[in-house]
Amino acid sequence: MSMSKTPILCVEHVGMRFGGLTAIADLHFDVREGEILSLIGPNGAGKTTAFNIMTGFLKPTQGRVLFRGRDLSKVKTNDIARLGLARTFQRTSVFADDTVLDNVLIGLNRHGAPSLFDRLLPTPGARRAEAATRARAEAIIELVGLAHRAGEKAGALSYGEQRLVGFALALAIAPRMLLLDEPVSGMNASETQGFVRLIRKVREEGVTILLVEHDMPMVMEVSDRIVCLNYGRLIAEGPPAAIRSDPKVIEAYLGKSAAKLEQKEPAHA
Ligand SMILES: Nc1ncnc2c1ncn2[C@@H]1O[C@H](COP(=O)(O)OP(=O)(O)OP(=O)(O)O)[C@@H](O)[C@H]1O
Repeated sequence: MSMSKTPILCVEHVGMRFGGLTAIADLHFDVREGEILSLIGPNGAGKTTAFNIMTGFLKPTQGRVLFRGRDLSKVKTNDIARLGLARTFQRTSVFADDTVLDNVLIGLNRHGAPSLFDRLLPTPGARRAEAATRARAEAIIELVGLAHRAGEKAGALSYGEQRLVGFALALAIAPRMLLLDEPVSGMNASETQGFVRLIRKVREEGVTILLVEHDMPMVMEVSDRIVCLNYGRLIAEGPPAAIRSDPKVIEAYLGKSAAKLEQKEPAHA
């Protein structure tokens, strides 16, 4: 696989304090265009805080995050999606009473919404645009593997399937980069396997992926690179093999989930 060295997102000496507590200190690394990078670390290491800063949701108290050269703390929330940065949520964020198809249509229409005029007086052009939007929604649903569920209310789906709808909503903005918050938590083994294949497919389309995830076998399998945090600091950065055997990483996880980290068998084919 050819991966560019060009950074798409640069975390530049980021620090985050909450009152007297330092949640993140001098965090500095790049995410390269087209890679799958995972952020790991024991509970309380600062992953969620870092994730929220990298999505522009939180403004750091030190340093900055550049996405495609733009300082995220200076970009309005709505414009962040327009720049091509999408995120998913740990808790599902689907519209339970709408069908899977309608959920994705809502997602598509939120960005590049038809004008009021188009909706009141649909011209042939507007009708064609609507058909194209529908075709895109169907393609996204197909991609995430929910074509057979497209007509069902999202609330009737299993938890794992609802998370796929959330993923489809993130894809609807045609992102250049996706940040995934514990994407496989609550998924069963076969759903997790399916999800690994899915994010690889999305990456093949050129989308850069960053995930925060606790499922170590999944992280080790899917990541090109891993950044490990402990007590808000970066303690190791590198490919899975190097991270797995890094003494600092092993020590950080000791007494927490060292067993999980050392689990050797590839859980996902
Ligand atoms: N809004 C906040 N106000 C005060 N302290 C916070 C806030 N958010 C996070 N913290 C603290 O910052 C530290 C890092 O928390 P964070 O949630 O980022 O870690 P994490 O690695 O995501 O943990 P977990 O794996 O348990 O989700 C913790 O000590 C936490 O209590």
